[in-house]
Amino acid sequence: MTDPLLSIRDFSVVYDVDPPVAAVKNVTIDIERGEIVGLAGESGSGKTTLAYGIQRLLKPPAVITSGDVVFHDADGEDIDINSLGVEEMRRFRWDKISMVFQGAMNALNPVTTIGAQLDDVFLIHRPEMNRTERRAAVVDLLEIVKVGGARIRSYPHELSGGMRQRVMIAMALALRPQLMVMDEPTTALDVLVQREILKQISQLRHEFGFSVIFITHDLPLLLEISDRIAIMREGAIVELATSEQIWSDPEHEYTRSLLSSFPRLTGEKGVVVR
Ligand SMILES: Nc1ncnc2c1ncn2[C@@H]1O[C@H](COP(=O)(O)OP(=O)(O)OP(=O)(O)O)[C@@H](O)[C@H]1O
Repeated sequence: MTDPLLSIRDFSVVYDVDPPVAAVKNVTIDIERGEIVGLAGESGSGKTTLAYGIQRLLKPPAVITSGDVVFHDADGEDIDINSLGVEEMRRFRWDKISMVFQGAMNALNPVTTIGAQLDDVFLIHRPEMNRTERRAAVVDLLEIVKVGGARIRSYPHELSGGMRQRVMIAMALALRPQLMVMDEPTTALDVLVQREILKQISQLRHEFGFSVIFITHDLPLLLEISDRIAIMREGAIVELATSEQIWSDPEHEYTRSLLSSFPRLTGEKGVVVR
């Protein structure tokens, strides 16, 4: 049985430059509630444009030339993302969808404690919470992402890269979104730290039930963490299947060549337990 959170239909984006670039071409995909969908494909295949486009985060010269994006809210309402105004969209993005960017850990303010930065999220978006409630929520978040509540007064430079990235994940989790879009969230980290963070993202989505769109060049890593993988080429999804299928029985010639470009994939699968 399917229970889609996000239905993307015939979605296309063109960069209106000379000559125009058709960056995303007629993409149709449902993101199920609670699943991790990986977007794979070589540089320039349209992964980022698709992930940003469905949240209407693209700026000119990008033009959405076709498509519908419908968000099936947990409260039962269907929201047509294209019909939202700028202000509605901003609120929607914080409440329902959150993003973890590549190198996000460097986006923390160096002169403010991580506790204060997390507190700000609640201060701005949950004005009904008092100081005590906010503090409890911040400690809770730091525990959830395994940074630990005791770090509430730490400054970003006092934390490792992996810890800072966990703080960014805590920030993305703060308002309990239903969808998290992660764009190369662990690329800058060493492999062991990456693994731990991925394992945790996978566990958290079971615990909180959010869906994840995960973008990376790293196909082996995507195979470990994703339930399904969409292989993109020149703006189109050429294959969409479970990780197991992509790994053991890829259908498309391009998927096969992508897999063969990762020597790591000749060994055993990794350790992330989905
Ligand atoms: N601002 C822009 N103006 C013109 N063309 C653009 C712009 N941004 C992206 N493109 C083009 O759109 C296509 C898709 O790019 P996109 O960044 O979405 O791919 P990607 O798969 O995310 O690549 P990467 O993995 O390198 O981020 C590419 O051909 C790129 O050159």
